[in-house]
Amino acid sequence: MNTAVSARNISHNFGADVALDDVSFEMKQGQTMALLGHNGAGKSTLIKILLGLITPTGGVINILGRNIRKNTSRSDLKLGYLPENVSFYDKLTGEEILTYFAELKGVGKNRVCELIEEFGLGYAKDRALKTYSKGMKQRLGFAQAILCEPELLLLDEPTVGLDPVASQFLYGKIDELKRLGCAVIVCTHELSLIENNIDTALILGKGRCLASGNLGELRYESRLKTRLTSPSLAALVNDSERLASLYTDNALLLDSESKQDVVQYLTAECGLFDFALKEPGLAEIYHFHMQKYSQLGVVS
Ligand SMILES: Nc1ncnc2c1ncn2[C@@H]1O[C@H](COP(=O)(O)OP(=O)(O)OP(=O)(O)O)[C@@H](O)[C@H]1O
Repeated sequence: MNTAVSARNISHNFGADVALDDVSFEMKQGQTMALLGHNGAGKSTLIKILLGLITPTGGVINILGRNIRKNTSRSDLKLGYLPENVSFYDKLTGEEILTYFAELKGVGKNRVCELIEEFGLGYAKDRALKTYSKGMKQRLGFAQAILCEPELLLLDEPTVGLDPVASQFLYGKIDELKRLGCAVIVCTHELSLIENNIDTALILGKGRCLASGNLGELRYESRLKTRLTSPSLAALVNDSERLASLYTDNALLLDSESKQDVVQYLTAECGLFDFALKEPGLAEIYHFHMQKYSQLGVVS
């Protein structure tokens, strides 16, 4: 797969305030990257830089093979963007809004009709936006973002206000776009929801990159442990010093080096097959980094 976005040493200051400090990442076409961080970490600033709304103070960006410099036109790039707070002119109807954006982007009316139906808004297409619920506005905003069948899609909190079924539908649409080669950057605080829908994550803390990579890399780098639990574990632990040394909180805590050995010991030596392994999730990894850096005084 080709590189969709390459960002090297991106920095940005607002006056004396540092919003981004030497952030680098790369993503391929067809990949989804979660952009994570506390409030004020620099996520929206990074998205605005990618959209060309802000020129970074320093660094080099390449999007879909184009080196993006100050004043580079992005009009030939197929970018889709869903802002955090979808806000359109609320006296227009849903259909009028999508038609307006379709005309701006040179997209035909049939695509508007197709998306309205696909997003379950057909019944409300002639109603003014001010009568839409938050979730309906969010669906309309997402339809607007993918009107042009984007090659790079930037989504700021896409599932806020959506019910679980609508969130699943949205990630289903993202999967369809990915299969067509679209690269997707999702900025979110809903970590458990996004965990199964991403290829990589970039975690920012006060403008700096705290960690990046796929889930396996993030797990390895954090050194967080896998939890092994079983109803029969307590009895086994009583008879084994080795297991006792790993036992905390009704579980064996295993690092990546010892995991395989311990599992083999349990199955081969102890005849234990009734156990569950729980790898550290994205939320745990995120909190680990936030805690680590708050201790160092980087994140307040
Ligand atoms: N237009 C601006 N002028 C001055 N400072 C700004 C501006 N926009 C953002 N900042 C500052 O830059 C830093 C990063 O802000 P940004 O909005 O990128 O964070 P964020 O990670 O998107 O936060 P949130 O999760 O709260 O939306 C913050 O310290 C913020 O106060």
